[in-house]
Amino acid sequence: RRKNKARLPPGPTPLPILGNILQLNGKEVFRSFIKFAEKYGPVYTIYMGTERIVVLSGYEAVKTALNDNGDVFSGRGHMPLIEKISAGGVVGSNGERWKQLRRFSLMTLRNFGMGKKSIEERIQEEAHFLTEEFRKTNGQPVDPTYYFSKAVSNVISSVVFGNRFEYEDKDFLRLLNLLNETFRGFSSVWAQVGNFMERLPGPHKAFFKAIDGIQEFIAEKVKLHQESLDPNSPRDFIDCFLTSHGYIFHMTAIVNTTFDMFTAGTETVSTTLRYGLMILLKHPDVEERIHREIDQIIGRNRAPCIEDRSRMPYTDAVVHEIQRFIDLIPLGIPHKVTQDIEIKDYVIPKDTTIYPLLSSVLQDPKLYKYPYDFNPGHFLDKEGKFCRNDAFMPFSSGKRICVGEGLARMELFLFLTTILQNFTLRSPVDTEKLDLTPEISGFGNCPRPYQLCFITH
Ligand code: HEM
Repeated sequence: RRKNKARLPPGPTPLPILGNILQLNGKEVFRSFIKFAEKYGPVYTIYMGTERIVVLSGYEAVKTALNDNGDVFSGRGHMPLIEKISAGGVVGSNGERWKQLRRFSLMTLRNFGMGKKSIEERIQEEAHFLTEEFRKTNGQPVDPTYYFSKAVSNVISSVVFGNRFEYEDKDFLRLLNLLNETFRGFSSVWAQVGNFMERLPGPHKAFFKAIDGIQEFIAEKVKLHQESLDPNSPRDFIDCFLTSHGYIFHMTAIVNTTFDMFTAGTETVSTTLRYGLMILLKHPDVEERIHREIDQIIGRNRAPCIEDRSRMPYTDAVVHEIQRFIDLIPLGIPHKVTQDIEIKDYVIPKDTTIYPLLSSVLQDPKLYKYPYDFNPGHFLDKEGKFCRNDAFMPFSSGKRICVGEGLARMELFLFLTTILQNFTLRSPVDTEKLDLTPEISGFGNCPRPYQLCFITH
């Protein structure tokens, strides 16, 4: 043991019980992590309380771990909030349970809609409803937050519950409030120092209540599905779960995996869209070029479809650059190593929690020319063709890569192009005043509140 300890990656000296927590800037935790990397190198050790964590910083370190040693780094690390909310679901599970739930979730998302309505059609339908809502605003300034949450969570609702909700539905609005509360709770610094939090008073109490509320909502839906289930004709994700066999597919797993899809799939995409439009307000030249590409490739007479993406390199590059620039989940979700492993002359002992700092990959100066600027050119070659970048990891990488990546990318492209096919964006305030730095930056980066006008063209 002593020999292994001697070969742990270096790091700041921890205090007893508190570890290095006092050295973290509560407002922007990932910046503190990046500072540590400047001092201790791309692989270093810190202590959150008494828990040892190995942090991976920069493309090279994250790729070596998550891609080149994928199996060993595929464990889900200790994160008190995840344990509270996804004990038996896909995000928080390990070992055989995780493998089965992940395979199930990917397959159901991929196959869903075969013979029925495809996921693409569901998104197109929702994008249509969304533009109708925006049209009703008559060019007056609105905060887009709830418009996007409603539309995006309706896509997931339609997959997991089999139906979308009307935008005024009271149950739906309650669910959305709870989801928003959850993401904000996740984004606060409480999420990082959560080891002690359940026992302390503080803002996280509302957060735990919100989680219980969502779980009750889903449990109720599962009950209704059970009562009307036809095993020969599954209608949605929940039905597929109910008709799956094996010890893994029990009630808690259904509720928690459905919960995972909802929480992981709603605020992520809707926050990206909300942040994305704010960026476009600040960069009208970029919006103008997307309008031109839409006019050229799609026109005004039909809905955008996913096939258009490969013929619209500029728009595709903008969507990528929005995701890179906003850096939605800067710290990634904790992993753990499933066995002792040697990396860069260090030994990381089995079960150590790993933080793959996605932020440090998305802003790696070795792979992006202007890491801190918004510049769609990061994903375009000299001829204006789309070019991929291996350091594009907003969905993480390796065996735990986001289950909803395909769905999320489809949604971002279809919602954005449908909105810009119908409207020009205007800011009611001087765009100099729009501040693109996040309002909250912890687990997630949340944009500052803003308003915009949707002008019909
Ligand atoms: C812009 C949108 C999204 C972003 C940026 C995003 C990002 C991420 C990230 C960084 C992870 C952690 C991967 C890791 O452990 O290393 C993750 C996991 C996950 N995401 Fe997403 N996500 C998005 C949308 C979605 C959607 C739409 C769904 C639902 C269908 C979803 C479902 C999941 C699930 C189930 C996991 C856990 C995977 C596992 O533990 O094996 N995500 N996502």
